[in-house]
Amino acid sequence: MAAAAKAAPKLVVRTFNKINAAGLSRFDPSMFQIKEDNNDGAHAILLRSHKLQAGDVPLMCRSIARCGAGTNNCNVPLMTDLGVPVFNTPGANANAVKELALCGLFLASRGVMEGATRMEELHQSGEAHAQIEKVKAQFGGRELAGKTLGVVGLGAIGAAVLKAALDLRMEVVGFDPALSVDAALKLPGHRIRIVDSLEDLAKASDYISLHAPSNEHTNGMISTQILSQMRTDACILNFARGELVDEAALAHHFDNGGSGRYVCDFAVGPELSPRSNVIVLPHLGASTDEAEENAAAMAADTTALYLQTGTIRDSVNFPTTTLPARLDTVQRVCVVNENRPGMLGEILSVFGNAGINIVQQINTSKGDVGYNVIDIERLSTFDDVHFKSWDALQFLLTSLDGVKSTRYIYGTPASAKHAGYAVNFKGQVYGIGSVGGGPTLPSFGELLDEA
Ligand SMILES: NC(=O)c1ccc[n+]([C@@H]2O[C@H](COP(=O)([O-])OP(=O)(O)OC[C@H]3O[C@@H](n4cnc5c(N)ncnc54)[C@H](O)[C@@H]3O)[C@@H](O)[C@H]2O)c1
Ligand SMILES: O=C(O)[C@H](O)COP(=O)(O)O
Repeated sequence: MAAAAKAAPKLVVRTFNKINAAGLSRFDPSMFQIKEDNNDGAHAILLRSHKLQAGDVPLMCRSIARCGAGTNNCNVPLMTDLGVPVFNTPGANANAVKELALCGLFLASRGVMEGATRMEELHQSGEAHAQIEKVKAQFGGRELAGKTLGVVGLGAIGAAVLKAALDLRMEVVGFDPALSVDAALKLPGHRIRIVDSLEDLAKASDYISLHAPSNEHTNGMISTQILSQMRTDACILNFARGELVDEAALAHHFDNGGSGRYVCDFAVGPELSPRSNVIVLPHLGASTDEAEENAAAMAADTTALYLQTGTIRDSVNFPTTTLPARLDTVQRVCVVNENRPGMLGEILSVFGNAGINIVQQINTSKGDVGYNVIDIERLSTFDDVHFKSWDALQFLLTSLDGVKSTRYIYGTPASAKHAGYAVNFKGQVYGIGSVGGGPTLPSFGELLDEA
């Protein structure tokens, strides 16, 4: 009887959080294996809001994709140091968040929550019909038309929110000190006013809607100083991140005459809850079927493309890199290195010294990261003997001072020789080997603990 064919090893994608199944189905099952419950051998991670620890990231992991916009739940600087790109899915959930931010505007301007709660009580006590016309006076509100919305952060979500606000006949002011040219071109510039400071936005607004990322520049941006510039009855909508608001300052503002509402999508601290003018939702912004599928599909496509070809798009820490298709006759070597003078020469000399011909070479960079993709001529007999020499070559490359990680892409995807992985961790080279082979490797967390 003929021996059963050995199954080809696959690229392993570890998921955290429940990732939309239709999105995950973009991974070709003949090449990728999805693991929901353990990190073993993961070459890539897909996650939503899970707070990623170094221990979650196996040494073989070469890609982290956030199915969503905010990457503040991943330690991006650490991943950059380790030579691992972090991807996100720009705009994939923008419509979902826009719709909930609009809902936030209505919740802030009308007594929807309080009125509904009161009606529930009256139904329980059997007084609903008798009391309804009497109680409504307690829950009146104001209209949005003619009021001013201040939008902080004019990216995918901010732009969608401000366009919807214009349709509600609101005035719009915007603030975004880091606005990209692409994003600026998508704004209806003649219908909105862009201001140069958050103070100016605060002074002008009846509602402030936050759509900036959470980082060291934005955390606490709604501060005592900004609150002091706001109109007494101005409302704040926060569908970005809880960290953007200094909660103690906001509580102080409410305790000292601030009569607006705070509608937010994140748990708040004891200073703000419970308060009748604070409405908290359980991080629902991106939780629609459509957004979950969009984000998962985009993350899956970006991850598969990077693992299979080295192409980089939508990375928050690595340079966008468009690559020509790899010819069957070449082996692709991807090197992540410090972005400094001399590195490219040192990398190329490893090939020159080994007598290997370079077919093409592409170099891109972003901040401290240099990314070199080098297509080299394959030997005509590419067998196990040669593979050992490729391992040695990868060892030399990865050992270079300033090289963070290296990866080979060659052969047929999902064949035993699809990719070699190596990482230079604090001067030590780990993880040489092909997909699916080799011993179980530690996680970056374990290495960090040892260091
Ligand atoms: N509630 C949710 O479920 C949910 C869903 C998606 C996104 N978000 C949050 O919303 C944020 C924005 O998402 P997006 O898709 O619009 O991202 P985006 O990258 O398209 O837009 C963010 C915008 O903020 C701007 N910005 C940066 N620093 C700023 C500052 N100091 N002041 C004002 N603007 C600043 C950037 O220039 C950019 O234009 C995400 O980072 C995420 O934290 C929340
Ligand atoms: O940054 C994001 O995209 C949102 O906060 C969505 O997070 P979630 O995917 O965990 O809902």
